[in-house]
Amino acid sequence: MELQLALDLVDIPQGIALVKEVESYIDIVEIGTPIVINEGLHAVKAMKEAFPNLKVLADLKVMDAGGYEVLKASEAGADIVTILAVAEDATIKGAVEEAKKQGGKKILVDMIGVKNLEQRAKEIDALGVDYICVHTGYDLQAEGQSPFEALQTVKKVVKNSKTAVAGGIKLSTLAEVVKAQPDLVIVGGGITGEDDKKAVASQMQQLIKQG
Ligand SMILES: O=C(CO)[C@H](O)[C@H](O)COP(=O)(O)O
Repeated sequence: MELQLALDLVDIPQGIALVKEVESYIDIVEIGTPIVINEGLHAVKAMKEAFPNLKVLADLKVMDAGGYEVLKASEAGADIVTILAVAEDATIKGAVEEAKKQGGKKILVDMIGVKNLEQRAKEIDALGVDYICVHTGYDLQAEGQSPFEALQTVKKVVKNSKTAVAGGIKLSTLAEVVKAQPDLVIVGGGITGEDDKKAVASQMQQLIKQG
């Protein structure tokens, strides 16, 4: 099980400073969608240059032109690129093909907004993607929702891809997440919003290692 730090509400220098604090406790650093919107793929490039030993995920939430957008993110140094599950199968297939061409880049499919989770997870699992991620976005977190039940649903049907979970995970809820045995746990505000980021990330890593 791996830990991914999601950076969303920072600029490039703030993001780099934040990762410096928790570098030894995380496996993947995510350049979140708001950063990509604000700063472009330069943010991915800057993060990879600053931390060549960390995997960098570009949270592009691709909806069309899968191959082209994976190509561009790969050129900027991304190791993993996100595609939306609600995109056409052709978009997801194009992304998977390009990721392979780019020498082992990975595709994470974000299930945000999917209504029939079980059926779409089975379909996406057959498309050769690397990760299937259940995700409760900010707008549904604000309504009190969490991704924990969705994780169990997807875990039951996914046979080939790794599973990932995101959306409001905190130190206090991590044990419940770990019990469901996802391959990747994605945490944003649960680390970036804490005063002692290093201590929280360290405790998270410990829980994940024990799991
Ligand atoms: O992709 C995202 C929002 O669309 C976030 O990066 C993801 O939800 C993790 O952040 P948090 O733990 O703060 O919810």
